[in-house]
Amino acid sequence: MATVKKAVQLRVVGLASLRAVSTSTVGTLPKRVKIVEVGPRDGLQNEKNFVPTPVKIKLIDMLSEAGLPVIEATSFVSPKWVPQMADHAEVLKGIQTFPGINYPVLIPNLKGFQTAVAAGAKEVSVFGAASELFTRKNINCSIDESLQRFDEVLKAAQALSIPVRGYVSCVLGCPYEGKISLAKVAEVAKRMYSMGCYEISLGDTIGVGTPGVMKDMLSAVMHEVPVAALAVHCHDTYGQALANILMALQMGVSVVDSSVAGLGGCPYAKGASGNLATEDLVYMLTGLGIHTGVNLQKLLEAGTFICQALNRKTSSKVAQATCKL
Ligand SMILES: CC(C)(COP(=O)([O-])OP(=O)([O-])OC[C@H]1O[C@@H](n2cnc3c(N)ncnc32)[C@H](O)[C@@H]1OP(=O)([O-])[O-])[C@@H](O)C(=O)NCCC(=O)NCCSC(=O)C[C@@](C)(O)CC(=O)[O-]
Repeated sequence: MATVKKAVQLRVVGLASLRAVSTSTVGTLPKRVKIVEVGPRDGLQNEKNFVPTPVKIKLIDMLSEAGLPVIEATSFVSPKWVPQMADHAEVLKGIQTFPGINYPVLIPNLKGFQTAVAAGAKEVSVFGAASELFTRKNINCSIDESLQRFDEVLKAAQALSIPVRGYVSCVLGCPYEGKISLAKVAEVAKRMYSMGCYEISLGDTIGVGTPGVMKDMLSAVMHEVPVAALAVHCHDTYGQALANILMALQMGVSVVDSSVAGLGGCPYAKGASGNLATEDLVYMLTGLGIHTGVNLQKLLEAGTFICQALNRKTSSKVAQATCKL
């Protein structure tokens, strides 16, 4: 084990020396990017076989060791709808919490909020969408009803000084409605921001977007929500995630969601692959001279751990490349 670890370490160091750090041709970029690691939730929620709770806990602890500043730990949704997340309270109670790292959890309504807080959650995320049909399939209500539920959550959270993040799914396309109007994306984002979500994560849930569409969508949303409060959440179904993220960075976005080993997909977006692999994101950002605070070596080890536990190949190109070198 130690020899394998050392060999991978050497490969990563080798790669670092090959990497040219240059930002001269890609325009203005943020100096720092906050990575929101969603693997333990978005990555695992779609797994058919139940992932043992100790595996989930160890994955989160390894991601903390790797220096990820935000790790979405689990979700407090109905176990009938997403059985994989039924051990949410055990996961939250079992993880080591590192100073300076936030461990938000996903919640759909006040019931989820109350259960999450009782289990020790210090931050939550509500999740809406710019598509009526997706909202119906995902959380069984209309967009308006979902926003009313979130408003209740925000009021309860504000009373307890608990920060709330907001997701807007289907910003570049919907598995049920196809094209989504940019005005609708901007409207939902604005309403969630106005009710008190401190950050709005814009989700390309099925990974269909390309950089030009990302640019148009962000331009529309940035009229309503300050760019400092925006994040992007790009699934990599069509291999466009890195290009879309680069576009978002050039437009001033400095918060990016990603999933270790590229795990995941939404149970209500059939066929969608996982988020961009965090390893690949860290590699690109480091190459651009952008600070993330993440230790790529330790991140690769977390990716190897979860892929072995799931008996699955990593979707991270960086992890694949470092294994071949
Ligand atoms: C929202 C509901 C609950 C509505 O589900 P419903 O069936 O309409 O709810 P209900 O209010 O009629 O309640 C039905 C039962 O669920 C219970 N219930 C009610 N709320 C909760 C709760 N919070 N936790 C646990 N249990 C709950 C409630 O107590 C009741 O229990 P029963 O009386 O039948 O025993 C359901 O649709 C649900 O849980 N959906 C979750 C779907 C989900 O997790 N999707 C994946 C995450 S979204 C995503 O991945 C996209 C994202 C965020 O990553 C961004 C992107 O990629 O774009």
